[in-house]
Amino acid sequence: MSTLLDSIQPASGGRTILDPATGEPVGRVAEPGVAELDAAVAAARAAQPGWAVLGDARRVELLNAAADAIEANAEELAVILSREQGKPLNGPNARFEVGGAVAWLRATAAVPVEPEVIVNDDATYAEVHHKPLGVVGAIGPWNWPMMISVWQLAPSLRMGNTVVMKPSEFTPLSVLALAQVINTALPADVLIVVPGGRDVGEALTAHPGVDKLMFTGSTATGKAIIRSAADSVKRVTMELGGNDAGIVLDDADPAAIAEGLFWGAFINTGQTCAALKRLYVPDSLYDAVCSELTRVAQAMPMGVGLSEDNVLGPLQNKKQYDIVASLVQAAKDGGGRVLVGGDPDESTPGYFYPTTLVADLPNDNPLVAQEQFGPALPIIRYSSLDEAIEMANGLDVGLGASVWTPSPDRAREVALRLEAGTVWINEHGAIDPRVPFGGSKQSGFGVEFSKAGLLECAQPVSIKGAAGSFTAS
Ligand SMILES: NC(=O)C1=CN([C@@H]2O[C@H](COP(=O)(O)OP(=O)(O)OC[C@H]3O[C@@H](n4cnc5c(N)ncnc54)[C@H](O)[C@@H]3O)[C@@H](O)[C@H]2O)C=CC1
Ligand SMILES: O=C(O)/C=C/C=C(\O)C(=O)O
Repeated sequence: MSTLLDSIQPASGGRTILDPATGEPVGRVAEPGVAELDAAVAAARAAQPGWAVLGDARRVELLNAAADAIEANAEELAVILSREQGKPLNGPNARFEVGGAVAWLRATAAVPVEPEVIVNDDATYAEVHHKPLGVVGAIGPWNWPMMISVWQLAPSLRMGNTVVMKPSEFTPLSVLALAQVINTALPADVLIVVPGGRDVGEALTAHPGVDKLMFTGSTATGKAIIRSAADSVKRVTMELGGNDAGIVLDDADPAAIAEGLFWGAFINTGQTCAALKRLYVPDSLYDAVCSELTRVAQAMPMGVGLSEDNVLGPLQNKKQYDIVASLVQAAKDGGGRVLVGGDPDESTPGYFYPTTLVADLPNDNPLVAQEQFGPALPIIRYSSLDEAIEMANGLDVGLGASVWTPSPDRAREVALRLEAGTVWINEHGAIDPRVPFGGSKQSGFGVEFSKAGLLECAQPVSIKGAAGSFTAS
């Protein structure tokens, strides 16, 4: 039994978390309520001035020390994550996610955030300082629980805030274990995790002791959180759902792009907000792209996460399994041609839904128009590039998108016509801590990563004097 897992479980009682691949127990989680949340916010508020006064250089050292601590416990963390979330250890999955948590902490620590200085021709001078906001409330999802926790806590802490985090009720052990390790490097109460349900989440969003909210999850929940935050004008960063389109241009090489397309869509078994969820292919390449993608999909093993052979896992929970199954059924009912998958084996344990590719769907089929968040990719035919761009832009969400072509000029031209926060070229979902990441339209607002992401966790304070009265020291 994992010692880290032991250390985060209550001495007795609690809710048992089951492995989505096997149905076996992974561990137990305490379920604090609103009273414990209040205590956590009070403790984080009390710790905040001391954390801020340490100064940026010391906070950078401690974030790097937290990254080292994760690295030293990486395999144990990956096993907890794999068993609770379902994602395999191997491939771009559990070990990759733990590695991402380390990389994002280090990258966040490395961003320069000195005060900005503005010197004007009329002898006026100003400085812009970035002060902590106070306590950040972070609410996360179940798909990338460790990575997304770091996306929320690292910029918040770097800018001198303390953090109260409520993980998804589906994956609390992963976040508690990660925080337990990170906290070995941090002062007490700088990062507090309160596992709990929606009631705890709602209380966090309405809490008068919380200054800013960071949320990653569904658009519907994001809207509820924005409404709740409005009462006290809390700052909010919203990373919400998407339904990312990819457009293959007619000069692409289907064999060369097939593996990139596959992982763009099926990373984490499709349970990724910025995964490729609709693929638009020109008539001239349609059959070749369908057959190359089918070839790659058939070669990717799916199964229990702790087996090193597997690179795809189950859906994380029954609700998500049912969503994917009903959308694939709608695709079949709507005349879709299933190229591979689409027929789950209900006799095996676990929420396994096979890797599924569906061709010949109209653009308004539910599998195309709704976020499937699972291993089912619709491939839609187009006859003109204008038509493809219109279909890609036709939804009210716009997180990511991608363009697949060997021509950089054509790629840029199409990318600039797409409505999305990030447009990838010849890859999809390859996030980078140095590049701002955020949604357009109902995929959210605010950005994460890079200096732009750090500044979302700070209050800019401009100091400006009358001409000649305030100058550089
Ligand atoms: N953008 C992304 O990365 C993710 C998107 N999703 C999408 O969301 C759908 C539903 O998944 P869920 O886990 O149910 O996501 P959700 O958005 O309902 O839950 C995410 C988090 O918000 C909390 N929460 C729920 N209602 C709340 C409220 N009113 N106030 C404060 N906190 C609240 C939950 O406890 C959880 O921690 C999926 O089918 C998928 O389409 C799910 C996970 C991640
Ligand atoms: O590709 C990754 O490393 C992780 C991506 C996670 C998301 O885009 C997400 O689901 O928020």
